[in-house]
Amino acid sequence: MFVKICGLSEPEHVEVAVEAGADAIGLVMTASPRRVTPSRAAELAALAPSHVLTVGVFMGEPVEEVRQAAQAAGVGAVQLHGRHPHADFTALKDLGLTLVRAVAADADLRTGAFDEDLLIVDAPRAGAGEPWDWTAVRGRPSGNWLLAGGLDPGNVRQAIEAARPWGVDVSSGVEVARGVKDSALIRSFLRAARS
Ligand SMILES: O=C(O)c1ccccc1N[C@@H]1O[C@H](COP(=O)(O)O)[C@@H](O)[C@H]1O
Repeated sequence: MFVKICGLSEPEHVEVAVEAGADAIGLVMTASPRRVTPSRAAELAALAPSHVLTVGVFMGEPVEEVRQAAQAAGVGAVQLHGRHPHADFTALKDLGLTLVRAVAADADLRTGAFDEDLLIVDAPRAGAGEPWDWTAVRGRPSGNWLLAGGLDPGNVRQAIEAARPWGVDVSSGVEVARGVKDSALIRSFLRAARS
């Protein structure tokens, strides 16, 4: 089970996520209480070993802005969240980074349909910690895809059984307050997702 811990903004939490076995960490560079600047994202990304994918998360920014921020941060992947057109993914191909398309369940759920490498199927409201009907996507996405939206250490097993994803992605469910991550919750989430 591939696990991405998203919305990290403190070095301590990057270290905990890595040590607990996260496959990817997300650094939010769009409007959010979890937002980090490209230079802060670069500091955090530098703490992750090469086997951990560092993902810059964007939503609605013009592609040139995404390109500059991703390069300044030195991330290994770009996540375009929401209704980005296919052309945005095409325009970023030459960066040579892993491209991640994050959408709600009413979108095209074929991984690679927009030339992305990885698909995330999320709740309608991104990063809000709202559980949704995970059974609705079971068997629908093709290829490698992550389930997101309202996951936490207490429900991630049930969500995996409901949707059968290749991986999971969490932000709010490992926080003690909006935008404030918690080391114990990060560890519990990873344990539960892999149990
Ligand atoms: O985390 C955010 O604040 C965020 C903002 C804008 C776009 C995406 C964002 N995060 C993504 O939301 C899901 C996790 O949501 P949840 O909080 O666990 O319900 C994940 O894909 C994040 O990358």
